[in-house]
Amino acid sequence: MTRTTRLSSVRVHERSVTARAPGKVNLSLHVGPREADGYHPLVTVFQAVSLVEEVTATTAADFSLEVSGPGAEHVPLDGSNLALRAARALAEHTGVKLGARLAITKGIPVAGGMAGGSADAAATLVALDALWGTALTRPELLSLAAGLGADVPFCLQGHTAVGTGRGDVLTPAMAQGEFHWAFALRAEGLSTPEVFRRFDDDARTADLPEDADTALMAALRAGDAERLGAALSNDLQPAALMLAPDLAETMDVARAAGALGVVVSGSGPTIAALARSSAHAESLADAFVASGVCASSVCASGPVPGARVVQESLG
Ligand SMILES: C[C@@](CO)(OP(=O)(O)O)[C@H](O)COP(=O)(O)OP(=O)(O)OC[C@H]1O[C@@H](n2ccc(N)nc2=O)[C@H](O)[C@@H]1O
Ligand SMILES: Nc1ncnc2c1ncn2[C@@H]1O[C@H](COP(=O)(O)OP(=O)(O)O)[C@@H](O)[C@H]1O
Repeated sequence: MTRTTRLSSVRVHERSVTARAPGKVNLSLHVGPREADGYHPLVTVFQAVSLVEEVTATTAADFSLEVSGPGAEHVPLDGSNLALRAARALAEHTGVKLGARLAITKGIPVAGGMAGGSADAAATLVALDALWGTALTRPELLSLAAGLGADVPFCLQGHTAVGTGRGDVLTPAMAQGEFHWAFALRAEGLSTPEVFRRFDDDARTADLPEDADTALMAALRAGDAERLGAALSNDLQPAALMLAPDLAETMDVARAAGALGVVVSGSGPTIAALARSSAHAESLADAFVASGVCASSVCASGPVPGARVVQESLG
């Protein structure tokens, strides 16, 4: 889409770049004790799934933002928005003196433990890197991403990866095949810091493992959904269930409908149910809605690639 706008007497050719970035589910999430900086060390296995955010960046003198799609009304439009923070971080890092109009179309549940805001930041970084022609290296982009939030590097990278540190130090994981998921979405989100606080209140001091679970990694390598289902785990799940006790019933619905594994996604409250096939994922999604335990449900598959440009209209 190329539009020409008249600004005073100067004709300015608008150029746009659209990028997409995926949401994630944590296949396993081990959380260590809170550190002095307030963060918790993690050993997690991320899988990127086919629920995506789309960000279109258009040339402009200043920064502005619009958001559409499900849950858009819950997304802040001020400087705290992760897409705007990403844009400003890239401008500062590169010395670019340009702005951009950002339009986000949400496809990932807001405050759902699936990294929707982080995907917006990742998509914004790659869209503006292309629009402004700054051509950052992958390590530079990953380092900027890590400064924006723990989940942002994974949304850039996609596929399946082990995350350590704050979850921002990534090692690609070998995985075969396609996994099918049904997600139960809750009307009200959960705050990630609040879930970590509840985890602290309740934490039994188990040591953080050095590596990701052997059984889970073997299931991924084999493309074995049944074994993967049995290996799903999340240390934040008890805290999320304390803050949102209705989630226990949602998880029971998925188990009764034959899910291979059921887990709270990240800090919740989205419930991720692993299915045997895409048709089974549809029937799990139907079971969630029919039982009335959640606001809505959606199916997705993974792994999928990380943030990438999908359309360029360079006037
Ligand atoms: C829990 C996880 C699991 O992947 O995902 P979500 O459920 O949010 O999607 C992540 O660790 C969330 O990542 P993200 O949401 O990017 O976190 P940030 O913006 O960096 O931090 C938000 C807050 O979460 C807590 N936090 C986050 C990461 C971490 N390793 N330890 C923490 O204690 C801190 O209280 C921090 O202030
Ligand atoms: N672009 C964005 N999209 C969604 N939420 C955002 C965005 N920027 C900042 N936020 C804030 O981040 C919080 C967490 O949102 P989100 O990233 O969707 O969920 P989660 O951290 O649970 O994966 C939201 O409640 C909102 O206040």
